[in-house]
Amino acid sequence: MVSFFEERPKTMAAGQNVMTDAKSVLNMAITVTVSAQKPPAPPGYISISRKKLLQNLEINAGARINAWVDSMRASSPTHIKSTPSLNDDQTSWNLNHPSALEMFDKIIDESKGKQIVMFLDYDGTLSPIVEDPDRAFMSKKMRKTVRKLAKCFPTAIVSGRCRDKVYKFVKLAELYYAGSHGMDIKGPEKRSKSNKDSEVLFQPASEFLPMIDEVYKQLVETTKSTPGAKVENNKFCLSVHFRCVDEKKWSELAQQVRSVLKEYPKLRLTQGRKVLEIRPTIKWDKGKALEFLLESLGFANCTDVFPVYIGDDRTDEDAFKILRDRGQGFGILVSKFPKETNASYSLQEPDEVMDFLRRLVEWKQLSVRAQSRM
Ligand SMILES: O=P(O)(O)OC[C@H]1O[C@H](O[C@H]2O[C@H](CO)[C@@H](O)[C@H](O)[C@H]2O)[C@H](O)[C@@H](O)[C@@H]1O
Repeated sequence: MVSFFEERPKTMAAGQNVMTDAKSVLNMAITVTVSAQKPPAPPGYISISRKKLLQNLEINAGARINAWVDSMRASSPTHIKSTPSLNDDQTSWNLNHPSALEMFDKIIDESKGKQIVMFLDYDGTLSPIVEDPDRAFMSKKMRKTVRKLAKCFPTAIVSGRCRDKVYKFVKLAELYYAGSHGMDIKGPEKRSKSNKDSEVLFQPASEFLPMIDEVYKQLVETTKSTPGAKVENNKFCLSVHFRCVDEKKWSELAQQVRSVLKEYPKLRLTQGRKVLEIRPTIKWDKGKALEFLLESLGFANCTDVFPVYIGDDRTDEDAFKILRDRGQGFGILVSKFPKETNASYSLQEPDEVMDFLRRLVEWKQLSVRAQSRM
């Protein structure tokens, strides 16, 4: 006899085995208890045969894969573009999320008397999205701009990539870096006469390292039959890229990923731009990293801080939401298409991000000069 719960029961009788499905992108957790004896099903529980249960699980797994693939399609810009209702809403979206460049003066007014702190996502924000994740280089002009920005305001890079990799792209030692979706935070390099040193500030998912390595190897092996699939090890999390996978093969890839993940209920799956992101189920994300960094910078309970977070991806929404909830600063979404977002403003692409950052630098330099003349 088998009891089939929608949710994990609060208590479990001795002698029962528990099979827990990994929480998916759609948050459909299924827990099944299998008991040794065959007592009648308690009131409120559905009693079904083991065969029926396995069939149900297969149907659920199938439904879940379909849901993953629908979500993979929905997150692809070409599909967003061709959604008529979203096209119709472009104008109202622009009204609700105006261009940060057009609203520059208003933004500066709002920040008056407050310390601006800058948080920048990397891929799609500082560098254009390209097919090969290893070639997502940042332009020299952008690097120069970010270097100047960091001289004016405390600046952090918050990325889904592992910290070392994003540092290799950005190459600026004076910044804070939060890699692996904020699970690996390090401060700027301090230069002494004899050496360069910087402190790792926080790594909340260290215990997951062996598991992540194990899953990385399994994913590489399992997905190698899908042309174009690429698994990236981001130290505390993993990315399975499907940008170069034929859309007809997305379902196959989703099944391969699921077949690995179902053995690891402590890992969860989220989605980015043509990428499935696998990370620990700990309550830590880019939003928490932003709060941690503000605290480390001494702005824990300050009302005179003005954090600005610029990002293009779903994972940046956690940071946008924190800023909205705190009622401090704001988020800027980098997107050409209307998207549901907690950001207040928008910019269309990395070039516009660079223009916005340059204007911030110019404004700061002018105000410093003006103050020194007083
Ligand atoms: O938080 P981010 O800095 O935006 O990192 C998120 C993921 O970005 C990278 O993937 C994305 O950019 C690639 C290069 O342009 C592109 O090929 C891919 O389709 C995008 O999803 C990075 O490779 C991932 O590891 C990050 O998690």
